[in-house]
Amino acid sequence: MEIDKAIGESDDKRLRTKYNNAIFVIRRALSLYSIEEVAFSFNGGKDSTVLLHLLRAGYFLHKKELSPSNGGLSSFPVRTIYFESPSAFTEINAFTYDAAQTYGIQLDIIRQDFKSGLEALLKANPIRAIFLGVRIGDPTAVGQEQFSPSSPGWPPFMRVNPILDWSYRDVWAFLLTCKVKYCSLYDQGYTSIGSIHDTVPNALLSVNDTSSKEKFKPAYLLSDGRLERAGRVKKNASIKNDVGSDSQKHEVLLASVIAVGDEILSGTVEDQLAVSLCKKLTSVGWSVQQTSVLRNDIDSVSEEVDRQRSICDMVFIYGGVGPLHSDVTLAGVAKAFGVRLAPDEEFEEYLRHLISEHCTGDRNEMAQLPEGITELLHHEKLSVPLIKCRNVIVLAATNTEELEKEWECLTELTKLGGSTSLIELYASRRLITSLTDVEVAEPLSKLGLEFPDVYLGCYRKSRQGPIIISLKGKDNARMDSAVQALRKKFKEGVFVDMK
Ligand SMILES: Cc1cc2nc3c(=O)[nH]c(=O)nc-3n(C[C@H](O)[C@H](O)[C@H](O)COP(=O)(O)O)c2cc1C
Ligand SMILES: Nc1ncnc2c1ncn2[C@@H]1O[C@H](COP(=O)(O)OP(=O)(O)OP(=O)(O)O)[C@@H](O)[C@H]1O
Ligand SMILES: [Mg+2]
Repeated sequence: MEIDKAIGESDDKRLRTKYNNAIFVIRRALSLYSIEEVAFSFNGGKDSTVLLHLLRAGYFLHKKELSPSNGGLSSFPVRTIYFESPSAFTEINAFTYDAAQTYGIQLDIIRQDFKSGLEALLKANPIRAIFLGVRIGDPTAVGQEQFSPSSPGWPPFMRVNPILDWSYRDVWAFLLTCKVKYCSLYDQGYTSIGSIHDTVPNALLSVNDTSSKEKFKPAYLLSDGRLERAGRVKKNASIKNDVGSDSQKHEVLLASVIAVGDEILSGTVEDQLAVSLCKKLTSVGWSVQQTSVLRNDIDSVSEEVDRQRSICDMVFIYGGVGPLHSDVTLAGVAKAFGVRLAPDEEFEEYLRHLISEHCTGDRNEMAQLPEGITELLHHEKLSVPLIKCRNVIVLAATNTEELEKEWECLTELTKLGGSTSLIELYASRRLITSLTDVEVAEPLSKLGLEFPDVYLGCYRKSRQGPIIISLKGKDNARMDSAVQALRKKFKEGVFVDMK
């Protein structure tokens, strides 16, 4: 069988492993269900094209085991369904029909929405399992396993996802190694295809050309598979910055700092990062609501992260990040968001560069990140990007020097703006006065009413020492007005600006 032969002869070990695992899943499904009870959901996209050939190979191997004398594959025996839509690209339609003809596929064309179409299909046929080309990273993959029952509210069937753990690069390695045809749009810069209304060529493949018509490189040249959906214009607009939206609620952004480590709780190691992080956050106008130290325990982490992420604009967590059994921070963050850890090819690539000689082949457990909610924040000064899961930043720093560097990068990324803008640089002022607290109490509370958009803090360093008033706000002009208003309430010169 040509597919099995091509992969067997390839020296791409990773691809061979992915192939063998997918074939295993297909053969399990073919053992569990009769051929009349399975269907293949095919739409001419690259992922379903991979699955088509895997199913051809899987069925061939399954049959061969049952009756070794059996010859080649003349027609494709799995019922194949295609939900044809008027908003599909003509190239996708043409490729789907072509492939059906080439491989002897009897296509069931369904012109209803997915749910109603499947209801009708299952009523008329004894189908119990449907093969899909869903992959981790697809928005619909969240929470799915290789065998996942259909969701509540959907007709009952098993979704079988043999290529769930395949990366973008695995898909192209397979299609190119097997030299099979794929839809022509992928050679024109399309990297993931939805409808004509929401899909354009991926701008990352654009070629600078002097002629008026923009040109694109083929999809297999996209180096960062994580960006395969960058050409999905409407549906996959970049995740909204949680800080941006939440900042409407508070005048000052709220942060929480979480350290994870049994060694801190036992007193073996002194945590210096919290102090340093609090200082840094305060210096850019954030208000740290809480610092906490947790055990290396998934539930402790998930409960605390869940609590803090809903109260604060941003949660900073460190410790417990790495390959050890006690490194459960990412698993805890995933649990807090109700998602699982999933392999992340891009992150794996970074780790490979970092620890290449210690990396053990096909799977790197360290490269698992919370599925569907993780954004990697790149900076040239960092060997591994920062991990952002919605409003939780996972810092890899283990000492203040590393923290310094990560912080610098984080704030630089901020200045770049755009979707990675994390920390709004807030204005802050500090005034020192030898007035007594009784003298300043009432005017200060009045000032608070006059300037609800400016945070007013008040403290002293020692019982007898002077009072320090700290003001924080978004708008420099408003801060100046607040300071002026405060000064007007007293004799000249009683407030001195602090550095
Ligand atoms: C065969 C098949 C089975 C599906 N089963 C489910 C399901 O069990 N639960 C669900 O929420 N969506 C299910 N869907 C819908 C997909 O998850 C998803 O909404 C659809 O593929 C998204 O396509 P879109 O990007 O064009 O909106 C199914 C789709 C197909 C084709
Ligand atoms: N219109 C459809 N008809 C049949 N199956 C579909 C349809 N749309 C999606 N599917 C199923 O869902 C899977 C996932 O779709 P998805 O769009 O993520 O991948 P793809 O279309 O194969 O490739 P690409 O990501 O390049 O668009 C498909 O592989 C296919 O099994
Ligand atoms: Mg598609």
